[in-house]
Amino acid sequence: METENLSEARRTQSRETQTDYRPQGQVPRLCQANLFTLLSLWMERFPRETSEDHDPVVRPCGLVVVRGGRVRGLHVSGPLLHVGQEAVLRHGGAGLEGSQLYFSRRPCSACLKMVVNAGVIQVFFWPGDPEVSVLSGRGADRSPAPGPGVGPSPEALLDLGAVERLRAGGGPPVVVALRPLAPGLPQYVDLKARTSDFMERVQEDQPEQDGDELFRRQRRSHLQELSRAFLIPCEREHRAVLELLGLEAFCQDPDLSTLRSSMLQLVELLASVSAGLPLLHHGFYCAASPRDPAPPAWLSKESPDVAPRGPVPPPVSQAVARHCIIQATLLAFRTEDPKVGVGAVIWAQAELDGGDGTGRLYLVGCGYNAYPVGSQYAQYPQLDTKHPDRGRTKYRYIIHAEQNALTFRSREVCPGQRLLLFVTKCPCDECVPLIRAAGVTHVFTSDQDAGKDKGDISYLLFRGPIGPSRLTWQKRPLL
Ligand SMILES: O=c1ccn([C@H]2C[C@H](O)[C@@H](COP(=O)(O)OP(=O)(O)OP(=O)(O)O)O2)c(=O)[nH]1
Repeated sequence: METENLSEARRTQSRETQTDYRPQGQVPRLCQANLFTLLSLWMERFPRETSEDHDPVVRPCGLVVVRGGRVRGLHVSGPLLHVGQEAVLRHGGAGLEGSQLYFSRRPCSACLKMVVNAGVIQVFFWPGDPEVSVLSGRGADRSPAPGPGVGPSPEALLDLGAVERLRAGGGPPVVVALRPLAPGLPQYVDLKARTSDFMERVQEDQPEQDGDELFRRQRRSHLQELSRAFLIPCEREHRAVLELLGLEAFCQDPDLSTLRSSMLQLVELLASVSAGLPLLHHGFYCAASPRDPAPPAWLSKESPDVAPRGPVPPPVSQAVARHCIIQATLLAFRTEDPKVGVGAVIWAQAELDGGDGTGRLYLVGCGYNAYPVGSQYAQYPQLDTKHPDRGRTKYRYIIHAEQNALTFRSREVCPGQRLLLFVTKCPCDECVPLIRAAGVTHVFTSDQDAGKDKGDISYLLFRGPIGPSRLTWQKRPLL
């Protein structure tokens, strides 16, 4: 019965994703809680660059630190540290005080005691298998109900008890944050991922390839992989896990079905976004792209501080670059621009590996395009270049994704460190000087609009001598 429900949900979803969905009016947005939850799940999937021995009972875990509604940290557990320990180490008590944490699993006691002690005000978690797994102790048949010999390991039971005591001890609420998605959002995300500049480039370079079919195949395989990590296929088994986590309120229908369908929807959304960047023959490369427009005449004289042209080794692997641009893509779904979402994430590269799952990288800031902080809905013009009255267009009011990422950065960068910007749309002429002055050394982006001058917004400078190395999404160059 359960499997039938799930397969029916999937069939319905894949039918929906095949329709010619077109958004009407204002585009649907991700709410904050779902964005942070998605980022935490995605952080758990941060590519592992080294093979590590890991304890089969302790599962990798992603974490998003939020303060004042802004992302202050993106973390994942690593070979040395659990993710909560990592956050306390990086932000310190003062940095975590008053913040909200979004974990991709219910944190173990080692994490929880440290973050509670640091003064966080809320801990949100994904209601699947917790960080100290209650499922990995089961036999190969993954028997549904806990029973002699097939229940959680003694380690997991001890941890469950300790977490319950910490939860009951008067600290911050430790709760589930999922919200139903805005109507039309799954279809909108699917459409955006399938028709993104990244997918367009793949189709342009491989015209023999059926783009829709490639997208569907990719989506299916990402969905399988993500479902294995984050969902519990058997309803009975999920109920048993929720009971063990003290989430009895979710154990009866309709709450259980609602919870399970919200979880499935978010995982599907992640699968769609992920399918929009197939690494198969593409990646982020410095090599000049055939679509590169010639720089404007007044920029064509090379200045002495121009970064070297031509192929230079990228500072991170393609898998990591793809991971970070997907973070930016998720942020873009919270845009306040009625038409186009842009997301930006800035990571710095330290000299030494910090012992967590992101290795030498640490988050500096992230953002999406939106009206100035504190503005009311429709307070400012929302029209685009197609409107003849320039006084009624949005361009003088919207803060760009890169501008928000730089304004609300959570860390300063040590001089000499690499600063990597991942942005879903080619930076415009208003942002390029800012990016350069902020010391960004590498920009990973798409070619969307590169070389265009649309009047109130133009994209001419990015291809000129801006300083940072430009890595755009293109076919792997032949070496
Ligand atoms: O570096 C950039 C460039 C643009 N934007 C945002 C600002 C604005 O919200 C939107 C502008 O998008 P676009 O250039 O596509 O203009 P449009 O008028 O919305 O669309 P069209 O391409 O139809 O002219 O993108 C950024 O966040 N960062």
